[in-house]
Amino acid sequence: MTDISTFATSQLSLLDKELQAELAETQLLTETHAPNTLQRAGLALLNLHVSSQRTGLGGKTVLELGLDPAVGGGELPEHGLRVGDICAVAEQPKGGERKKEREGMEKQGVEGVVTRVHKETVTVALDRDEVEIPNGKLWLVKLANDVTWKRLNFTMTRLQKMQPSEHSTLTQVLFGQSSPTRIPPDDLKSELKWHDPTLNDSQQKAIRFALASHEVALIHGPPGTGKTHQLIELILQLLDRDQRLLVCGPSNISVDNIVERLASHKVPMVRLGHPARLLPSVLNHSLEVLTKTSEAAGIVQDIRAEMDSKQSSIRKTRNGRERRAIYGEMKDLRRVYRQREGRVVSDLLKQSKVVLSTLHGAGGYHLKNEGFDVVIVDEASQALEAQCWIPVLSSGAAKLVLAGDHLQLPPTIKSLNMKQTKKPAVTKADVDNVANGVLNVSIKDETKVNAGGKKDKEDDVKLETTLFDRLLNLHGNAIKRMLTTQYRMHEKIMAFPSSALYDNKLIAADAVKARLLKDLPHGNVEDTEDTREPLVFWDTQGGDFPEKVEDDEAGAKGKGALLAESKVNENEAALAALHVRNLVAAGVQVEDIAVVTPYNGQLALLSRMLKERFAGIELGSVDGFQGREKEAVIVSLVRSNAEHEVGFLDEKRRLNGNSNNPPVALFAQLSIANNWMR
Ligand SMILES: Nc1ncnc2c1ncn2[C@@H]1O[C@H](COP(=O)(O)OP(=O)(O)OP(=O)(O)O)[C@@H](O)[C@H]1O
Repeated sequence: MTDISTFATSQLSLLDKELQAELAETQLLTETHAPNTLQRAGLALLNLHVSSQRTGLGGKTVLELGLDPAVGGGELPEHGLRVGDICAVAEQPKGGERKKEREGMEKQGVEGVVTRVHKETVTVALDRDEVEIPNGKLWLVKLANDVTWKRLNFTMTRLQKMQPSEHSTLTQVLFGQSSPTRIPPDDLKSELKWHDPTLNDSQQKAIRFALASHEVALIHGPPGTGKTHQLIELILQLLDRDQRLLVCGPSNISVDNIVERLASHKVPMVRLGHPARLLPSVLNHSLEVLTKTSEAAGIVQDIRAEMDSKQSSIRKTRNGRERRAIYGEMKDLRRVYRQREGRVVSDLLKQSKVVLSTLHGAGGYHLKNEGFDVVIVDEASQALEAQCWIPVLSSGAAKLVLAGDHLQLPPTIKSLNMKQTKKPAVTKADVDNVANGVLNVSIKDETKVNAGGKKDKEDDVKLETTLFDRLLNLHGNAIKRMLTTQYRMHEKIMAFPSSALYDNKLIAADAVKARLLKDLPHGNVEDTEDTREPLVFWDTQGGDFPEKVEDDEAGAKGKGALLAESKVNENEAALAALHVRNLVAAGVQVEDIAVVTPYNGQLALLSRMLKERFAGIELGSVDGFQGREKEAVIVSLVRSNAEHEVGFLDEKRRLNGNSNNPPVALFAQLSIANNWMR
């Protein structure tokens, strides 16, 4: 049993450390470098002017910024600003101004969020309402993003301050103060009318279990086992039972994935979140778009048009007094606008049986007085526990369903000092066993192993322990169902993750279990020794393939980090390139091939060797290779030294057929070049 307030207090202090680590990383550069240097590092844009100014959701001022015509206009220089980044817009310091004055200027600037990035413009929604945009040249600089942390902080503080009488049954179960309500065995056998009759047995069992559970259900979905696929059925089944649902994921893409799949079922749903961050295919369900297009939206349209015309007249007026008068009128209009928009938004939400947002977005004011019966979180193993508490607390729901895979990498923690050990987590015996078809590797303790390779102590709060992990430790397998049929990999590729991580429980679906490159449906791939094998190990053992240390400029760029040390293995890269050449010569399409490696130094080297020659090839780091599916994946593991040191590869979950969310899919062939497992 965990004391809730103590837990929240520990989380708050860990979250603060993490925030400090992030701030240190991004602020270091901004505070110590000139604007020009920041622009070169991709963190700032100079010589901007306002090309348009309008009103966005919430009556916010939205600025579109492009290069000042005085400097020739045209395309923006290369930059690293992305939608969702927090930035400051300020009058640009003149060349001769000293650093101190520049800092002053930066502080006078107004903060906002990047909402759109085009070749020639960047659009920013400003945080402050009554703000005068200077007429001179502007610059935009990326700031450390502490918004996420503020919301996490708010949520954990709320949990910390709750009186025991305020704890719902769900909260008590989530902390082991009550046991989950027992499910009568018959409830797990009831016949259901399936919307999707093709669901496999483990998927049907997981859905029955989630429906019958009273407080909490974990759905464990290894890579490609149709976790999201079966969540759609679960949502439809819950709707049949007249339940109201809040469905969340850690990233926008994880949420959009569900919206896209639900759309064909004509479910009354609303997707929260800024439209600029959503997939175009889900925009019809976006709250902001609906507030403009739904029937009820008429009452805000007129006022929005009036505000827009005032916004543009501000830009044309040079006279200070006139400008101030317009700002005054805008203030009144904004107030009325917000009242009306609030009514439209609340009506739209009331009509929706399913509301979808990121975990973070579930803490917005829109959901303040909405009640939900069930919260569903997809990709739950990619989220910090504190993030999962945002929808749990804001929804007041009595039931929580988490879908995830605790045997894939957890979210990255910057403040965590990763420990390196000499003993590889995967041994030569593991690999030989896989090769020989003897699959008996046991990982009983896996759920307790954190990214540092240490065991969790009971009640020892760690940021990297996800809610999924903690609940599994707390209540055991009784609250979990596992999906076992995977639809991605040849069975020989599946054999390693299945034996090393999933207790040999994975089954390859008929459609994929014998898929080979030579049989790819779209191509004329020849039958060669490179295309008829699903899994190839390239043994680079010996003195010809030494690893080397190199400065990792690619990894450091744009992050404000000091140049980090990374590793390369040149001969291994040459071997990987040779394999790519052979595959392409046999007729495999370049777009169907990915080369991944855990080290940024090796990634940079592989890019130099392959990118131009094989345009369309996918190159990525193991951790960052998110959501990709490829027919052929080549993994270059780099490490090769007499001491058998493998650094951060000492983590089984890093070698699992995936990285972060969602997993890398290995369809027809996996080739691994390295010797470190020996
Ligand atoms: N019962 C089924 N019958 C046939 N195909 C299925 C079934 N369930 C899932 N699939 C297919 O398997 C693939 C993986 O499904 P999905 O993307 O839902 O898996 P996931 O486990 O959520 O994926 P990830 O590993 O990316 O988290 C999809 O192409 C899906 O259509």
